[in-house]
This record gives sequence, structure tokens and C-alpha cells, in this order.
Amino acid sequence: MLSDLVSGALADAAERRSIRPLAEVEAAALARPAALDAVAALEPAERVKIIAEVKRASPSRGALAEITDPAALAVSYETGGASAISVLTEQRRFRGSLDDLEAVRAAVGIPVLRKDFIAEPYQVFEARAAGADLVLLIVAALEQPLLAELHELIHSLGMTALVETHSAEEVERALDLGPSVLGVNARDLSTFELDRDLFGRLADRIPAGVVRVAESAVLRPADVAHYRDAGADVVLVGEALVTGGDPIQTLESFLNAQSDPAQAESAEASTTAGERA
Ligand SMILES: O=C(O)c1ccccc1NCC(=O)[C@H](O)[C@H](O)COP(=O)(O)O
Repeated sequence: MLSDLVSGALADAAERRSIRPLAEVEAAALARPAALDAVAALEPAERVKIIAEVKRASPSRGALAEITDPAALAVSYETGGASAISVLTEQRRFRGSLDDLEAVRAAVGIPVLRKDFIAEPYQVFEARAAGADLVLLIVAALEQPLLAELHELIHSLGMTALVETHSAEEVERALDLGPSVLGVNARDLSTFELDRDLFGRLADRIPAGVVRVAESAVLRPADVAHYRDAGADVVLVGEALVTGGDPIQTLESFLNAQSDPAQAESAEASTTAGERA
């Protein structure tokens, strides 16, 4: 359940706060060099853009990959053409950490997303202190006024929020924030079911000027083309990049998928990205 994931993330944050109090993390956040402009990095272009994720494990799939050097993986993502890196920092089910984020930040020159179950200001300050440029806010996990407060805090620290939705009602709640970047996650975060067509059903509700991100369920180049055809500016890819052999080649096949349908077909035949059971 999503609520369990949020509770776990908050319990872990409370433990970290007992060691490193808010004032200290806030000072570290303010001392960081300015965040990179994630909106500029993700703005619509001729080709779809990719946020590539450092993902060791997940609640729906269990262990995915032994990632001993997240910074090296992120560098290969950048080399392969990713526009931003997503780092899962949740520890219990995803085996991530803020250390991963800090290492990735130091290694790449593109924006870095803290992907976690953010539900209190302390976690936002931690994100900035570790060097994040983008922070995930999951609408389904946050009531008002907390959602708006966290959104405002992210922007006041110079970062960008990726506001994630999974229904028309959540898109409306997200738009009330005036977001720059709005995601539709194909994965229901409580049942883990995937619906690759959800993005297409919701995309028209996202106005021009807001970067549209299709999240999850990309296994092959044709899935990228599917999201692009439905209006995605950006796709966020995790599992296929950590389980699919050479991440640079996989990324290149994904980036080429939308510009040339014939190439997409041939890339699909050769890509090593594995099919989910
Ligand atoms: O991935 C999961 O199983 C999961 C379960 C519950 C909450 C969040 C979860 N994942 C976070 C994500 O949304 C994905 O890591 C991300 O969008 C990439 O998805 P994919 O390409 O399908 O690995």
C-alpha cells in the first residue's frame, strides 16, 4: 500500500533527523550551489527526452540489479543521452539512499531527481542538501495544504517539483499548484498494476507550457513511441535500464524509437530489455 511506503519513508526520515537535525540540514541545503534548471533540461523538443532511473529493487519486482556504483551508472545514462537522472532514495523497498543521490550529483552535469515518498519539509531540505534539482511529489500521497506547502518549499529552494498523478482527479489537484513538470505514472502505487494507456487518456488535461512526463512501464522502444504518440515530452525509465544489458545501447534505442518507426521496430527486435513476467 502507498500509505505503508509513506509511513516507512517518514520513519526513516525521523531516524535521520535524530542524528542530523533540521537546522543542520537546512543550512547544508542553503549552502549548496544553485540547483540546475530542470525545466529547461526537460522542455519539449523534437525528440522525446528520457529521465533514466537508478533502481536496485522495487516492491512490485523485488531485487532488480546489484548497483555497486550508482555514479558510474548515472554517467553511462548521461553518455547515452538521458536528460536527467532519477535516484530512488527510499531504503526499505528500493534499497536506495541519499548517499546514492549525492554520488550521482557529483558525477553528472544534468539534473538529478530525488525519487522518494516525500511527505514533510525535512525530506525536501535533505534533497537539496544532497544536491537534488528535482523532487518527486506524489499527489495520491499528499492532502492539501501539505501538497501545496511542499511544492512551494521545493521552488523556494530553487528546485523543480515533478508532480506525479494517476487519475484525472489527481491531475486537477496537481494543476491547482501551477506545476512546471507533471507526471502520469502508469503504475498504481497501491496495487502495482501497470496501465500504459493511462498517460494517453490524461494527456489532454495537461495544458501547453507544462512538461508532460510519462512514468513507468517502458520495456522496449515501441513503449517510448507509444508514449510519444500520446503526447509525452519526457519518459521516465527504470527497470529496463538496469536489467537490459548495456544501458547506453538501451537508451539509444529508446531515444531513436520515436523519430523513425522503422528503426523502432528493428531496435525492438534487438534490444535486450527484458519483458516483465
Ligand atoms: O516500481 C515499483 O514497484 C513501485 C511500487 C510502488 C511505488 C513506486 C514504485 N516505483 C517507482 C516508480 O514509479 C518507478 O520506479 C519509475 O517510474 C520507473 O518505473 P519502471 O520503468 O517501470 O521501472
